[in-house]
Amino acid sequence: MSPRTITQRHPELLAKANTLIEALPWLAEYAGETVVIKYGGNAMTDDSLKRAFAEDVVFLRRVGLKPVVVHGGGPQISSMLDKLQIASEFRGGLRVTTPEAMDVVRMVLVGQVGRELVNLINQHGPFAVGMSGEDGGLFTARKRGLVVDDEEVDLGLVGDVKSVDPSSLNDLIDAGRIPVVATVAPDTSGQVHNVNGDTAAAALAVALKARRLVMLTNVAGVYANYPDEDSIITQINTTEVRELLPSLDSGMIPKMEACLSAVEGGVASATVIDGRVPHCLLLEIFTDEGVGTMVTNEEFA
Ligand SMILES: Nc1ncnc2c1ncn2[C@@H]1O[C@H](COP(=O)(O)OP(=O)(O)O)[C@@H](O)[C@H]1O
Ligand SMILES: CC(=O)N[C@@H](CCC(=O)OP(=O)(O)O)C(=O)O
Repeated sequence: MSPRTITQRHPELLAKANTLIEALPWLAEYAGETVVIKYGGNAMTDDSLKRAFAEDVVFLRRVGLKPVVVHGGGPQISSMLDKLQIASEFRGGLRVTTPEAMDVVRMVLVGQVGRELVNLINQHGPFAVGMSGEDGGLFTARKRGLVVDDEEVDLGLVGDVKSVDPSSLNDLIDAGRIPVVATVAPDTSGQVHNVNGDTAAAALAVALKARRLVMLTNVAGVYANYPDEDSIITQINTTEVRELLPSLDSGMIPKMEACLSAVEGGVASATVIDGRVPHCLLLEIFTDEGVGTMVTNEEFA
């Protein structure tokens, strides 16, 4: 049988080859580049999705990119707070964090969510090393303020990233590891703060001069008029994001603010993608269409 006949009888073989070939220019484009991936707690609902995420991250590393994972865990923190009967509320998409809640945030992010991701990635080789903003002086936090309706809201131990010292994380990358970062961080006095995952991922992407920031969440992207499905935005520039911000609510506020600060800080693009789609990370990085909403500095025609 001639080779041509084989692909005629099995067209799926050709389709597979075409998928691999579609990745070729992207493999060249991103070789050696750092990509910061924010894995939101809302995208971690299903075990098979989590395994697919781990495979995608290892795939990136195997083909020569430098992936850095920053994870959230909002729903997981809320569920533990509920079990412990500790009340918590969100303001402007951020959790008001008492000292009692802070202990739970640290325990769940570092001890539970981070551990699980490290374990899943390391089923493919000894790549992942977990760290938090406390390790190696990675993040220094400062108390975050919030103004709602002209009134100052006290968010408690919620932090912003004051500075990033990426040296310990760069050591890991240079050794071929995949850092998996939990976003709790001390202020200059050592008091640990709860830093929103999106905020921390953006600050890290800027400090690492990452080529891309990709955020996995539980929606198809950003909607101009949420939840009207027809209003999904595929590309948006920073000016348009500023105009959109006042109309957003809940977790999309810190997410879009983070995309804005990443792109304005020099990251070429920040993309929000649907973490409910298996292998969404590979589809976003290595296919022509991509998935989700991409924020860039450029004007789109
Ligand atoms: N305009 C919008 N477009 C998309 N999602 C929005 C919008 N406004 C609010 N949201 C909400 O933002 C949520 C995503 O943020 P968040 O819950 O913090 O996710 P994650 O855990 O992935 O960080 C969505 O589930 C959706 O309910
Ligand atoms: C200050 C603040 O809100 N911190 C977040 C940290 C976790 C997080 O960001 O998780 P997601 O990415 O899953 O939303 C929280 O306590 O829920």
